[in-house]
Amino acid sequence: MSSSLADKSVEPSEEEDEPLTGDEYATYLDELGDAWEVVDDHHLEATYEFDDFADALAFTNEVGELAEAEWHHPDLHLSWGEVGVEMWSHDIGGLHESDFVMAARMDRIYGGYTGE
Ligand SMILES: C[C@H](O)[C@H](O)[C@H]1CNC2=NC(N)=NC(=O)C2=N1
Repeated sequence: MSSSLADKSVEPSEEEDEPLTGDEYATYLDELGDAWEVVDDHHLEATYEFDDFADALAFTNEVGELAEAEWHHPDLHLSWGEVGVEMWSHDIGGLHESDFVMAARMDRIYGGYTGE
């Protein structure tokens, strides 16, 4: 998990952008933590584990603040001890570099809960 992807700016997709293909997103995916997978060549999916609900909620709130700041939003599913994340670019119906940057930023936030 390199820090370089998380240091990139979140440049939103443009309507005319084509979703990334498997060959195009492979190197981005390699830079993400093991929790991430691409589903149906359409979206990134991860489940982050926590000790309790309070930490899962705090992580959810931090990711929410990131999403609002970058104006690029994941789907979040908050449960006791877990947060499920789905990330894709709705306006192009698939994956864009910005989704992988957001995922890398989420990995960096998660590191604050695991001490990594
Ligand atoms: C209306 C609003 O600007 C759009 O929905 C923005 C906001 N957040 C977004 N988030 C994501 N993941 N994809 C988008 O296309 C997107 N577009």
